[in-house]
Amino acid sequence: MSAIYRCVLFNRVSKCNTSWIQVMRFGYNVPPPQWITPDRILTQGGNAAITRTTNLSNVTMANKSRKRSVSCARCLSSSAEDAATRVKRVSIEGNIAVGKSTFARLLQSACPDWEVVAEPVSKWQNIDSGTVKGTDASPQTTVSNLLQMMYQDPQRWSYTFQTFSCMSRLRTQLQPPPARLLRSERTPVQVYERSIYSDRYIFALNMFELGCINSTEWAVYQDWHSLLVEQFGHQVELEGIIYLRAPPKKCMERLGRRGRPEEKGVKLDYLDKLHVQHERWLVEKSTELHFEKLKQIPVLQLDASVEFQSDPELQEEFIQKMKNFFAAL
Ligand SMILES: Nc1ncnc2c1ncn2[C@@H]1O[C@H](COP(=O)(O)OP(=O)(O)OP(=O)(O)O)[C@@H](O)[C@H]1O
Ligand SMILES: Nc1nc(=O)c2ncn([C@H]3C[C@H](O)[C@@H](CO)O3)c2[nH]1
Repeated sequence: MSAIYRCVLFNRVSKCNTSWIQVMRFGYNVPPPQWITPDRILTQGGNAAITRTTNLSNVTMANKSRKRSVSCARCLSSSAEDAATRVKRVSIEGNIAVGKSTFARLLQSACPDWEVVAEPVSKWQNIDSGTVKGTDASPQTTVSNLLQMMYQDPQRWSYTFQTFSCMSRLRTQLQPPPARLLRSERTPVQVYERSIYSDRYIFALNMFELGCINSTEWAVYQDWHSLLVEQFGHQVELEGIIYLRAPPKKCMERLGRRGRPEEKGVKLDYLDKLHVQHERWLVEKSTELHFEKLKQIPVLQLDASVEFQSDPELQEEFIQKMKNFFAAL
């Protein structure tokens, strides 16, 4: 089946009335919708997209889209180039409970025109797994907590967990940046809490080494992970990584203090192993990576063992380090 493309004009986002266009491709084996600006349509296979649009019965709509996208593309000045390509993306990496969300909140309040993209933990805790008949014959929705299932029976659920965590991370991070970010005079920055890379090179790898993912599952995981990165990697490409580093004992303390019910059974030994994976990937650089660009990404290490929450001076110091890091990217 040939892919059919449709352009949908979305929101005016920049001063020169650049419109974001969602290109939706319908058919088999085609990637999900992408958000791109009109000039990218015109320069990156956009002609094909527009030509194919005429396959739709609603030719009028297609023509309108075309006229508007062409005129928008013309009005783009070089300074207001494709806003999406101007976005700098960094991920915050680090052990469980090291303080990534806390640090991300600090960044968000210090730099309101940055966007923090949180880890989709609540999605892992609430998977709608269908409807069953209730006792009074009324349908009831059942919800699975995959995070809990993974911690309770890692042998059984780790592979399933890694498929869902990776997919949900990618889906969340592929969301178009908010308009306020694109309107910003300064370079728009998106800060991801973890990435599709830590999914593979920290957690999935660790589960494989622990024997919770068997060699067949590991081969399958790596196969589709590489495909996803090849297909979508450029849309979530990282310019930098911030590594929040703390001794596993400190993370254990914080994990206990936070008291997330699913993590009740987490042992220090597990955090030790995750710490080693982080060190191999981000400090020693001895993890075997499969993506050239990933090998080149600069890493900023921050000492997350310090208690910065009630110390404005320390907070300022952290933020300044972040800003300097960004400026150099
Ligand atoms: N620098 C810090 N000093 C003291 N306590 C901290 C610090 N950073 C985080 N905490 C506390 O540690 C706990 C875990 O922090 P947080 O939820 O930010 O970790 P996280 O790295 O995002 O966790 P996860 O790996 O589960 O996503 C929270 O109770 C938080 O208040
Ligand atoms: N197995 C596994 N794979 C992942 O990719 C992954 N990412 C996060 N987590 C766990 C850590 C926290 O408990 C909780 C929130 O970060 O979820 C993961 N666990």
